[in-house]
Amino acid sequence: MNSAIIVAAGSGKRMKANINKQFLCINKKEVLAHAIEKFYRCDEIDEIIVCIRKDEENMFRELIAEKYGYENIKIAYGGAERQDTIKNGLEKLDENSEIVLIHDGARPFITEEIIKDAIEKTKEYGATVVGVPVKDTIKIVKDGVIEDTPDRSIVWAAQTPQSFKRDIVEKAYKKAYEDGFYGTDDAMLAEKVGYRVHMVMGSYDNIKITSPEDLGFAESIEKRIR
Ligand SMILES: Nc1ccn([C@@H]2O[C@H](COP(=O)(O)OP(=O)(O)OP(=O)(O)O)[C@@H](O)[C@H]2O)c(=O)n1
Ligand SMILES: C[C@](O)(CO)[C@H](O)COP(=O)(O)O
Repeated sequence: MNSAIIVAAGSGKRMKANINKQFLCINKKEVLAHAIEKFYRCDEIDEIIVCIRKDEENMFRELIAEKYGYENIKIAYGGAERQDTIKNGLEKLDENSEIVLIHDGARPFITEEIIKDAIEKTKEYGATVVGVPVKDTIKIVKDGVIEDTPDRSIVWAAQTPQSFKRDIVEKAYKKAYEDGFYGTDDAMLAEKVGYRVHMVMGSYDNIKITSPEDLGFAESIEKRIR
């Protein structure tokens, strides 16, 4: 059984909007609805858990779940950090869940093809991250001064979904909480306990809606791919 945990319990501070960014629209459809749709339609996904803020549960049910007819979606509540939210989502997994895909609700343009590729490679390797090779030259900067320029040919930008065999993600999360470790993505937790995490080719369209200008980019991506 394959489960998707879609996290949408952030506060969207960088978006500076008067509602949580997941409920903002990209060409008349909410960011979160775009994201959920891709997993809901995928015949290889058996369970969807959406993590939302408790005070946004009614808004989620009315504006997303009921409006688009997404049935059998489980809800988990958000935590203080993204990682805490995912911990709550993991606790809701079905007992038969074997592969767990963790996806940002703020990434509306994941595709069914990439989801299926991630599932296949996770079955083979145990832990995978969707991402893309960076196009810019990356600088390591301290106090405004470049300290290093990593070899671009080995630098990738991590996206989501980040997918794991269930025992791997559960062990990685358990260890992170024992150590008081917080990572900026899920793979870091698995890397820290020694798992080899494989990259899966993502898409440059799979952007995260983070700041106001992203909405404009998103509208043009949506028009191009719809
Ligand atoms: N406590 C949190 C923090 C983040 N997220 C989710 O993690 C994803 C990536 O996080 P980010 O883009 O940083 O979202 P926010 O934390 O909402 O944004 P900001 O940092 O600007 O407040 C988003 O789908 C967000 O809803 C979450 O579920 N719970
Ligand atoms: C998980 C992630 O989307 C991979 O790029 C990213 O690390 C989330 O980071 P944020 O600080 O919550 O934006």
